[in-house]
Amino acid sequence: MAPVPISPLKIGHIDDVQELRKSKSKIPERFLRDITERPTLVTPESSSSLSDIPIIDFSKLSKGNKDELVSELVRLLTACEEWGFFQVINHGIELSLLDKMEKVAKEFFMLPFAEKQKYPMAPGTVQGYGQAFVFSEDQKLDWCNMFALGVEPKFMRNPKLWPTKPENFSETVEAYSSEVRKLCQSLLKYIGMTLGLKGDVLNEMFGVAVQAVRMNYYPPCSRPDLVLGLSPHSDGSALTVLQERKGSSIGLQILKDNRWVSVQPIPNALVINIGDTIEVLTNGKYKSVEHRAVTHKHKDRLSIVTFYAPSYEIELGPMPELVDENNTCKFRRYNHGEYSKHYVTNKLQGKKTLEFAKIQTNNSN
Ligand SMILES: COC(=O)C(/C=C/C1=C(C)CCCC1(C)C)=C/O[C@H]1C=C(C)C(=O)O1
Ligand SMILES: O=C(O)CCC(=O)C(=O)O
Ligand SMILES: [Fe+2]
Repeated sequence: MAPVPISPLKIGHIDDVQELRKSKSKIPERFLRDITERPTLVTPESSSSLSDIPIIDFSKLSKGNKDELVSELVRLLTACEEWGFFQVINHGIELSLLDKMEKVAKEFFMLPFAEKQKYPMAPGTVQGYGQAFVFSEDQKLDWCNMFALGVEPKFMRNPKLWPTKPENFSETVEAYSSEVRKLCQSLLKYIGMTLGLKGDVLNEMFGVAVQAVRMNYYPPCSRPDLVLGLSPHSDGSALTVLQERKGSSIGLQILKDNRWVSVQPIPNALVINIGDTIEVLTNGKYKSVEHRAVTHKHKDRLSIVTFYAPSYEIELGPMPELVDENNTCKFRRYNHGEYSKHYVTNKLQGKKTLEFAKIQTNNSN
């Protein structure tokens, strides 16, 4: 067997949260958040903190008549400009495929710990089973087990990390990712239309897009008021597509007007969010919105998240069409591969990662 490379990172022991839950032991200190970071939870009394993010009917974009297309594009523009998050209904992906994806993801997390450990996420990397974005011993941990895989282009795949169990896992991820890829390409085309861009500029600019899938499993937690399921962050992708397993607890929260509000997923819909790349390309017209996940005392939660981003070779910056004297250039040009490296080598910390590309001005926000 090849020697395991020794990581220079000192990240300490990372407990597996499903195993912690099984052993009914006290929540380790590393999961307990400082008072300023603790979540606000949705209770029946505080349902006003539930947010109705915009709903986009994809069939009106793809198959609607001219009036339907125009009115849905206006809704899409508002969703991107004011929310950075929306839910897509009638997305055209077979519901049986979504169910299959949920099934294999849940079955993977339910495997014995020893089986899942055959696909370890090495410290400082983001693929495999474990906890990503941990870089030091004193960093707080998330109440989440992750399993992440690079999917496209094929060079992103590490075959040793694609599990043999459950049966059909790999072919399901393949089929699912191919459908989600088409949806992302269509959404990018319509987003381009909301920006008044001629032709399919965004897809053409992206080259062979990078695509990764991450399954996040949040077991119930005895003290959901003291831990976070996933630390606040914006996604480094262009678009992110999130599917939630039916019957999951509410968990996704977005930062809207400086308040954390919970997203109530619609069954069979997909939640889409704008990532850092679109914020840069649109010179901040469409912003990547900070989000996090919270846990539940009695219910578990599973989310399946696809990150869709430009090829690593692509140089990008604000599109000239979106820069003028009233909207001066907010980001420098950079290589997406470099941004990706920067993103995965820093802890999740709100929108801090995007500072990589920001042109600092006295009044920049
Ligand atoms: C919270 O965001 C992420 O975890 C994330 C990670 C994506 C990746 C994998 C799970 C495995 C393969 C590498 C890759 C970095 C794509 C977000 O993805 C974004 C961030 C950047 C940058 C990007 O290109 O996609
Ligand atoms: O599980 C969720 O709701 C959030 C997941 C997420 O934001 C991510 O994986 O980047
Ligand atoms: Fe995210």
